Order: sequence, then structure tokens, then C-alpha cells
Amino acid sequence: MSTGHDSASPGLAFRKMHGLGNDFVIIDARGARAEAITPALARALGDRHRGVGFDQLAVIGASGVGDARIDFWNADGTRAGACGNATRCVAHLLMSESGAPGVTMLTGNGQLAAWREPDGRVTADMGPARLDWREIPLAGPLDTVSLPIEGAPGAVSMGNPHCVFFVDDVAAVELSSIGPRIEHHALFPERTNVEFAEIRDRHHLRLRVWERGTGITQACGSGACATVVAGVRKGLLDPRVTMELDGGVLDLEWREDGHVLMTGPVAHVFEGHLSPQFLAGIGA
Ligand SMILES: N[C@H](CCC[C@H](N)C(=O)O)C(=O)O
Repeated sequence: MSTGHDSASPGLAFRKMHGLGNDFVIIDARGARAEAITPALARALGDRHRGVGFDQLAVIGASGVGDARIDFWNADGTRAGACGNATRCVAHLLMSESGAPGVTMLTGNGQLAAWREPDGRVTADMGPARLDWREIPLAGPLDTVSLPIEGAPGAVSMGNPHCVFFVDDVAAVELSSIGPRIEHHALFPERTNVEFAEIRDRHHLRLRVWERGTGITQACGSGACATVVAGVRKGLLDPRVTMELDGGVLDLEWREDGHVLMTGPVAHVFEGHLSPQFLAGIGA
């Protein structure tokens, strides 16, 4: 039986990685045209039954600044300005490639540095937390420490919008119903990621996340960054915090210069090629 031209022409190469179960398809497009990556390709790849499946697609591009640029896409085909766990995964790839102990990458939150820790985990400097209502963005001039939404969540941008609630019992939160309601709340003209945090003490908390454009995820790095910032601003947390997410543990620090550092594991799962048949079936 013919297998078509798949073996002769292997198609587009990709990698599958994850950080605490927050999973990614990573495409190295440094030698390719960025226009090759479209919302339709992101949606098709993100389909967990007919594609590969991911929480985010991360596309590595050539950059005149730093080692590379990274563009992030959600499973619904929309773009994300930041993705902390994918930033750590791509940093791991770039450091493995160059043998260097650190790397800099251009993202929607500016140029970010990352480095490997002695224990093998990867730390990303996720850049400055942005706190002005225009930077989130919010629909109007509101105090981002406490929004006029039931539960008084805080709003933080890490290059993407986050709405952070502090609750008594995070296990009792019905993420699949409240998540999409807050994602599409009128106060957030570009929608928002939604975090629910249960504080254990000033250095420890439990976090669950509903992601804009993707839904419930096992972990969200930029959400963890936004949560430490929102918690410190409300007087609930110290600036160094360990967070337990559904998929694992992240260490966070909101540094005095406003940058947020995030440390956690990365995992390389497999490499593959998208078949020409799959690529030919993707619409506009
Ligand atoms: N998983 C990512 C965040 C994705 C954010 C995305 N859903 C958005 O639309 O901003 C992280 O580790 O930071």
C-alpha cells in the first residue's frame, strides 16, 4: 500500500514540551517565513484529536536582538503576548543548542533573560509586571489592586492580561463556569487569563488557572507571576513565594526593580513532523 509522499517529504518539524503539564508545540521558524504560521495552523495543531494538541504554540523566530524571538499562540488561534512556561522550555532548547548557561529572547513583554539552575530547573526573568489600567488593558481608569468585580480581584499584565482572585478554598472554585465568564468580562477589552489563589502563608499558595484562548491548564507561568504581584500589592504575600499548581511547583520572586523571576522544571517529550497531508488540509 502506498503511504503517499510522507516518507519522501517529511513535512514541518516540531517539538512537544511541557512545563508542569502546561504543554506546548514548539516550531523553529528561524529559517522560515513567519507568515507560514497562521491562526488556522495554530487551531489545527492545537486540536487534541486531529492535530498534536497543546495549551500554547511557541514559534521561535530569528531576531536582531538577543538569541531569538518567540511568538505565542493559543489553542483557539489567537495570539498571546507572554507565556512563562513556554519561555522556559524554549530557553532550555536554545541553551542546549548553544551550550551557553543563559539566553535572551525577544517576546511581547520585551527582551527576557533565562538561565539554567544548578539543579536543572530553568529560571526566566519574565520582565516587569505592568500595573497601569491601560497596560492590562482595562475598559476604564480603575485601581488595578482591586477591581469592582465580586471577590475584588487584582489585575496585572506580564505582557498578557491576568485577573487574580484570592479565595478561601481553591478546590471549590468551578473553574469551567467562572473562568470563561471572567475571561469575557466587559472590564477586559482583550479578554483575560483568570487565576484563583488560596494562600497557605505569606510564602506559599495553591493556584488554579483558566487561560484565555485555551481553558483550564495544569499550570500557567505568567499567571503565577501575576499572582505573586497581585498578592504583594494586596498585602497578602511576601515577594518570594512557592506556588503549587495542578501540574507541579514554581518558585517566584517579584524583585525590587519590578521584574518577576520564575523557576521551575521543563520536559522535552518528543519530536515529529507534520505530514504534508495534515498541512494540506488546513484552511485559511
Ligand atoms: N501558559 C502560559 C500563559 C498563556 C497565556 C495565554 N493564554 C494568553 O492568552 O495570554 C504561561 O505559562 O505563562
